[in-house]
Amino acid sequence: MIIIGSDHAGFAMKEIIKEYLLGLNYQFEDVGTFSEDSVDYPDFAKKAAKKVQNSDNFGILICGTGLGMSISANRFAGVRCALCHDAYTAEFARKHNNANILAFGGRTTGVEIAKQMVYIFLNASFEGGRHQRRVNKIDTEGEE
Ligand SMILES: O=C(CO)[C@H](O)[C@H](O)[C@H](O)COP(=O)(O)O
Repeated sequence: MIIIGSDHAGFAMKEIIKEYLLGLNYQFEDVGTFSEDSVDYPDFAKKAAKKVQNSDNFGILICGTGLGMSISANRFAGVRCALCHDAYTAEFARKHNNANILAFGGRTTGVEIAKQMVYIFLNASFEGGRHQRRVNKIDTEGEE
């Protein structure tokens, strides 16, 4: 399952990406927001992060720049939220970082680039190996 969320600044892009996902036959859950009325991005990052942590779900979070969403989502244990800007960063967010949430900016990203990032993020696979060791270090940060 894909969990998708945005604030008001990412709302229009979220609706476009939902249509794109439907066209690819992906199932998703929209955790809001549901209009362009001003809201606070941490509220929606939190809703999505809770549904991604400790699950096989992937997330897509969109605010104006993607910054607020990525900062907020990464506060949740087990969430690896990658702020991406192009197909390359989206690909390596999966291959090397095993990211489980893609964040990007609705105000900073063109529609075609956004669709490319979503497609690549959902289809690239974590390579494991030396990257697993590094991801383990991220996920145990603060536990030593
Ligand atoms: O967190 C952000 C900026 O780093 C997001 O882009 C927000 O969407 C943005 O701050 C919202 O700004 P607004 O002026 O309240 O529309």
